[in-house]
Amino acid sequence: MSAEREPVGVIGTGYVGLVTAVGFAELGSDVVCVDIDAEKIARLNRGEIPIYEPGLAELVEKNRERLTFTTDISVALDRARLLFVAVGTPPTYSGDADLSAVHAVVGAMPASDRHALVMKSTVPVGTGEAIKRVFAEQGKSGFRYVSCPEFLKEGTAVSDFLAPDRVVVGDDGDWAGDAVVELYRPLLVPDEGGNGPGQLVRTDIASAEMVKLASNAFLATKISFINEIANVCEETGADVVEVARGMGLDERIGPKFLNAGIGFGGSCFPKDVTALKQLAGNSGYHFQLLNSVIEVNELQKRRVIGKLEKHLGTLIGKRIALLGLAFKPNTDDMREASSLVLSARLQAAGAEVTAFDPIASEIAAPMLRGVTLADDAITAARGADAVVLVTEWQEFRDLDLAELRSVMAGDVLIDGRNALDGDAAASAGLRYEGIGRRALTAEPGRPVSTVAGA
Ligand SMILES: NC(=O)C1=CN([C@@H]2O[C@H](COP(=O)(O)OP(=O)(O)OC[C@H]3O[C@@H](n4cnc5c(N)ncnc54)[C@H](O)[C@@H]3O)[C@@H](O)[C@H]2O)C=CC1
Ligand SMILES: O=C(O)[C@H]1O[C@H](OP(=O)(O)OP(=O)(O)OC[C@H]2O[C@@H](n3ccc(=O)[nH]c3=O)[C@H](O)[C@@H]2O)[C@H](O)[C@@H](O)[C@@H]1O
Repeated sequence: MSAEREPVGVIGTGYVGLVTAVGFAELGSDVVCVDIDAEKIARLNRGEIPIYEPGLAELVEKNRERLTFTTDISVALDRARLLFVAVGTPPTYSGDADLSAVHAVVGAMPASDRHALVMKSTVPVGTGEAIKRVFAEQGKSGFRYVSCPEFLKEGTAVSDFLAPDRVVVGDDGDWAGDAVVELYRPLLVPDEGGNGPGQLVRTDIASAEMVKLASNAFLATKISFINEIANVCEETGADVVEVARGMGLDERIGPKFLNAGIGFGGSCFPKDVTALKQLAGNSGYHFQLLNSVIEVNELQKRRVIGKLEKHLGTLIGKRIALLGLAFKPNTDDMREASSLVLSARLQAAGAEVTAFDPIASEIAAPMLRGVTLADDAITAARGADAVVLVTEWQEFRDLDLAELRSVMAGDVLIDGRNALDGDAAASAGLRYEGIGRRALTAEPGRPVSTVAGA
């Protein structure tokens, strides 16, 4: 299989770059991975994987022979026609995407009729057309351009890549778009000639760019929506978990991304929602809805403070333990994690903060000034007046709640992800409060499940 597969170049070996490279290697392509970070390339050449992502290290090891890691772009240009771009596009102070890394890659391309840039990085709509204009101005109009946005999620990145819901290819209908479709062929639905589950969406470049931004903005909107419903549930006695279950059974709504919590984080939702809002604004359209999505998310991260004050009174001198720091489980990514806002707000309110994360503690440490990091959940909770579940790692779901209660000074447990069993917590003597759910507390003589209010 490997002999017939198109070789691939991948520029940028972060999350998306590494997973893309390993995914194509798994499908049988030889892949040249290029990064300007020499230290990262040296680590990859030593067999070290610079990010925590389940399944990735095993797949890199398995496909070692097909993967080349280098800082030299000419190796990729020599061996591959298709150069997948997976460099970062972080937000700028204006909210626009910072395209400097993309521009650096474009500038490094030679005049060629044999190559194509395939954009995996998330970029504003219009970027592809702008790059094509740059190529034309530089006498490189033979260089082809394809938009091929990536939809993987951190924590399940490898399986998302290898079993995509859809593959979006935006191009000018030339050889490059055809070649990208052929690379993905094994992942496409059978009537597209392959075996995988993915639908192919082949379209123009601007529409492909917009599919990516609109998808992230829609998912973020769904989360902010359910978070607002949760907040109303708290005022009215409804339980948002039951509400989400009831809503999600409607096929038009669907059950996913209806988990209320303490706000969305990560490297993409906050950045891409803001970038789309900014893109709309730059084009003269005021995207009202996205302003609310962003604002609701900011407020949601802070609502935990109010819950803690309701139970503890002033937070001055109180000890609060945070379980989980990463923006979601199964990743060590701290970008825009709710824990960063929460720990800063708690300290500003006078609380002492301890924290534990199974994987992200080391990366988080420099970002969490004043926070005491513990080696495990129970040590973090020792002597705490309240514990807040911030990231729903499986090991926190499996915690012995009686043991947790026994080491705490107080009895308040705020479940920021609705991941724990409230009845079990109350039975263990904890005052349990989730997001958008009735608070539970074990009072003598009353069955826990019928107790409301705290
Ligand atoms: N992280 C995620 O889950 C997803 C990210 N995306 C998008 O993919 C893009 C990449 O995201 P991540 O992988 O998270 O970024 P990252 O920040 O983890 O990695 C980017 C890599 O590009 C390298 N780089 C920067 N400039 C370069 C250059 N001129 N030449 C070669 N390498 C260069 C950096 O050294 C770094 O290793 C972003 O646009 C992001 O929005 C899309 C879907 C999922
Ligand atoms: O463009 C990107 O980078 C990626 O962004 C998200 O993926 P990711 O950020 O890895 O993680 P998600 O699982 O989407 O979670 C994002 C945030 O939303 C929160 N979330 C998610 C789902 C939910 O129901 N409730 C909720 O609060 C999570 O806790 C997390 O903080 C998208 O899901 C991917 O499709 C997309 O490719």
